[in-house]
Amino acid sequence: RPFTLPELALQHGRVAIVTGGARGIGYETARHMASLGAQVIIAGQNELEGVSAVKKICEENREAKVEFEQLDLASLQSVRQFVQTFKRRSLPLHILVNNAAVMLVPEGRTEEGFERHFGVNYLGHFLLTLLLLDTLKHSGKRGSCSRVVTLSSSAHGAGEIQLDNLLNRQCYSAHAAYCQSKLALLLFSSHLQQRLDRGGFSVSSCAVDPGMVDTSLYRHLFPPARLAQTAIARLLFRSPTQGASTVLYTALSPSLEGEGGGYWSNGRTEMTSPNTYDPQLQLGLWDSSCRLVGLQEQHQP
Ligand SMILES: NC(=O)c1ccc[n+]([C@@H]2O[C@H](COP(=O)([O-])OP(=O)(O)OC[C@H]3O[C@@H](n4cnc5c(N)ncnc54)[C@H](O)[C@@H]3O)[C@@H](O)[C@H]2O)c1
Repeated sequence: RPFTLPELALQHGRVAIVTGGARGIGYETARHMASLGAQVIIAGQNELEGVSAVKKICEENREAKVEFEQLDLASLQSVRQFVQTFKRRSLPLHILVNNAAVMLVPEGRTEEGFERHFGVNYLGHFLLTLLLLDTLKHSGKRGSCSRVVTLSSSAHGAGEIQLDNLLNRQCYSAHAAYCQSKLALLLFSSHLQQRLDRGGFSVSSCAVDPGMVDTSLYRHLFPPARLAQTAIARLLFRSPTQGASTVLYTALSPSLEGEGGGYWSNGRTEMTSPNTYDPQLQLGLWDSSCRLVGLQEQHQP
């Protein structure tokens, strides 16, 4: 039975960024946050889709404070540009939802030459979060932490990360690449929380599995599987609104104050695959990621 989101308090004065908030789970997350009065920035690579999402939300709620800002996670340059534009506005940042993703896309590279799942789903969000971390730290307070919510998936369980072979370019498997990116996000989310704890910062980080949700994420399935998925999804998958409920809960619920580090699914914490708890793997991935995106020490908590 899908988790039912409890009624949440109004969010006036709070600022949220939702990557990939123009459709699917991200859209429902952005829409709900805006309905509670938060100022929401939908960050995405598709301007047409983003502007139309903003229009739809504003038609539904004239008071909504929602806008679109260009962010292509397949380009680290675009991530840096997005952060620069955001910081020029001197806004606080209370909630960052690392939601955007691609799944099962044909073999391809991001602007800097990374495999697309790894680059878009993981490395882009890694850089985005670390560049926004100082703003998140300044915006959080004791008893009201800023929150980073990162969308992972049960697919992380089939993921593998070999630190000495992170950018493996042989034998491309779209499935393995997606699972690897979702595992990387989980390792990142958990290690980030440990660093935030050590530094005593008022920011928390958790990961969410939204469950099987009927969205266009599945559009790259090969045609027969796509046909079957479409039929099954209507019966068994969650709606995007249901998919967004745990994301909203972890981002906004006061009952989770100070409870960072978990992996949330259907409104409660769950265990993850054994390798996600490996401190060496977490640290190794963190250090390698810093090198890959060219981050210096000062950006690390
Ligand atoms: N749908 C599911 O069954 C399911 C299951 C587990 C986890 N998830 C996770 O939930 C999250 C949301 O997925 P969804 O189902 O809503 O998918 P979706 O395809 O509907 O939405 C994905 C969003 O990511 C954006 N995006 C893609 N490439 C981008 C890029 N280069 N730069 C910026 N934005 C980009 C898209 O524009 C879109 O807005 C993803 O992280 C996904 O892995 C979904």
